[in-house]
Amino acid sequence: MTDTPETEDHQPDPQTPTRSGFVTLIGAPNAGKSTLMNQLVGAKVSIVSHKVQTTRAIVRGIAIHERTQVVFIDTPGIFAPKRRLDRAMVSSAWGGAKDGDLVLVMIDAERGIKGDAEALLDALADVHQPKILVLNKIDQVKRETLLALTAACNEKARFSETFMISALNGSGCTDLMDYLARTLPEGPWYYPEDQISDLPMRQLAAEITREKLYLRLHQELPYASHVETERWEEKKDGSVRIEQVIYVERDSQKKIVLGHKGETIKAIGQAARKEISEILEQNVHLFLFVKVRSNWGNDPERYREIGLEFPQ
Ligand SMILES: Nc1nc2c(ncn2[C@@H]2O[C@H](COP(=O)(O)OP(=O)(O)OP(=O)(O)O)[C@@H](O)[C@H]2O)c(=O)[nH]1
Repeated sequence: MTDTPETEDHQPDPQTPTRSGFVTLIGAPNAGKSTLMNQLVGAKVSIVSHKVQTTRAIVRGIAIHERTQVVFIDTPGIFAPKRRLDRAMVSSAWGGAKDGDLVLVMIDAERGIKGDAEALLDALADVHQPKILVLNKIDQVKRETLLALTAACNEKARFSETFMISALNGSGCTDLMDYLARTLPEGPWYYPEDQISDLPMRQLAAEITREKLYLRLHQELPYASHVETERWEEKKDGSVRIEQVIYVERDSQKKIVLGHKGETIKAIGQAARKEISEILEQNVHLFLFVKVRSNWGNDPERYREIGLEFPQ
């Protein structure tokens, strides 16, 4: 669960006061925010995929490092909003930034700061919390490029520190965690020691299915789908029965999700069941249903389920 596991000769000093705080991860879509959070928390709490805008709602991962509890707020990527759902995601991300003790601004070093990342850096003037710059994906970029990028970012916004990391292979992540652990304020921990996320299990299970759906259907199914857990029943034999609905907007999308003779949905269900079962450490019976609900992107009830406010 921790980034650097405590060993016999590396016990945190019980006399040292505890620290805790909220760190908001902010960045353009696909910068690697979810990958970093999973790397630091050491468990899969936010879904990751190669498609942009995977993260819709704010989810939290909790990491303990030495005597500090770091609560991560993983926000949807910041980008120029077009649809109503986009607007809700972007405003939720900025809301998250203003709630945290510290804002971690992540830039995809491979992509640089054109487009969404540049707009994001410009908008940081309105965020008054201390900000740190994290250049990610350094495994793909030359050192000279990184130095030039650091200078360009620091010209646009004021950062208290810069880190260069690879969220994927973990390089630079311990330095970042050390910094967070000593910078957050002294105080009691917000959550029990063994908790890694405050995302309700029903929602986490729906996110996992949504990830499998995206991974399987990336080209064919854009962001017109949404997964909800409708039933969660603990059985006497220790297993759990979970029923989920995959909402799509059109009949043609339903056919894609089902696949030939139901093969696609079967594969999605198997992959999701395996992962949910690993997280719960419990046998899972997962039942998936596909429903067409045209216009779900404008339905306030669906927003509440995802954990977003409905923008007027
Ligand atoms: N090479 C490399 N790829 C990375 C690194 N970090 C993340 N990625 C990849 O970048 C893609 C996006 O990562 P995510 O963690 O989903 O990005 P995100 O910022 O949470 O994306 P949204 O949820 O869309 O806002 C995935 O394919 C990751 O595997 C890294 O350090 N190096």
